[in-house]
Amino acid sequence: MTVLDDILAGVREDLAERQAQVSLDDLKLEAQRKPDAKDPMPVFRGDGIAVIAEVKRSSPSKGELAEITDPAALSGEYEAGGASAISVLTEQRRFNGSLDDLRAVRGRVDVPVLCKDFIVSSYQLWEARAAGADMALLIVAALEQEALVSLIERAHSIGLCPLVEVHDEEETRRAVDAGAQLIGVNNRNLKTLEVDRSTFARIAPTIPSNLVRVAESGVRGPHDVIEFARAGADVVLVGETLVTGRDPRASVADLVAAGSHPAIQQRH
Ligand SMILES: O=P(O)(O)OC[C@@H](O)[C@@H](O)c1c[nH]c2ccccc12
Repeated sequence: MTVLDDILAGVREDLAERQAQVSLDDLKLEAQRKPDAKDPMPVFRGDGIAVIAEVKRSSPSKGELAEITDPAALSGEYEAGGASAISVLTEQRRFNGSLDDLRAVRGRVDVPVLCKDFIVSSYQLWEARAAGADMALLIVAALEQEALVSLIERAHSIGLCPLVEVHDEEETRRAVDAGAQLIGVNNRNLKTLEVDRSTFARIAPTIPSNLVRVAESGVRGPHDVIEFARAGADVVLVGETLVTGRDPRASVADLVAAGSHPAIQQRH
């Protein structure tokens, strides 16, 4: 059993409990009362490398990274530093997150908010929208092709922008076939948790150039942003470096500054 399988088993158990408590109809009503979702794509396609800053307390590979008693305050710092979107890890067992964290962040920032979880059911997409998310992560390695196609369609119909995560060439083909517009290449293999920063550069050329490419995981600082930009990234997604650093606002600002350097060739 891989780490991913183990995480997914826990996610399914927790999901079944929530489904027993709140009906899909109630969730839909709650989602429909929310203001419309914000579309991150124009900013992602714009000048410079956009930064998605992540609220991440723990990870299966490193255990606790940061206490983060006030996720809203942290997200406010990220936004003030120039983050184009905020990612909130909502998985409970391994990442110590929650949809309450996402609601708190939504209440604080104006930029789009990504629900970062292991989504296996459209119920979770409705939960994300009901909590105020604008984007939702879909991990190709966690989904059969049919489920991937239908979750991408459902996300769009709910108003959520799906970030479709891949890790190798085959998953990338599946993501493109399924109609993904925003593809995240995770430099961390979710089956082994190993980070290999060359993953993005290997996979990026196989993503059609009209799609938006996100480099995920392992960004240590401005130098890595420049490297990923050179390899074709439009967006970087950063967690650990920001939550473990001393000044999240300044750290984001440094990454944003690196990503808007004129030496970086813009693709769009
Ligand atoms: O903390 P890092 O190395 O900066 O990585 C952030 C993000 O890419 C990572 O949290 C992540 C990417 N894809 C995921 C899927 C599930 C959980 C977590 C992730």
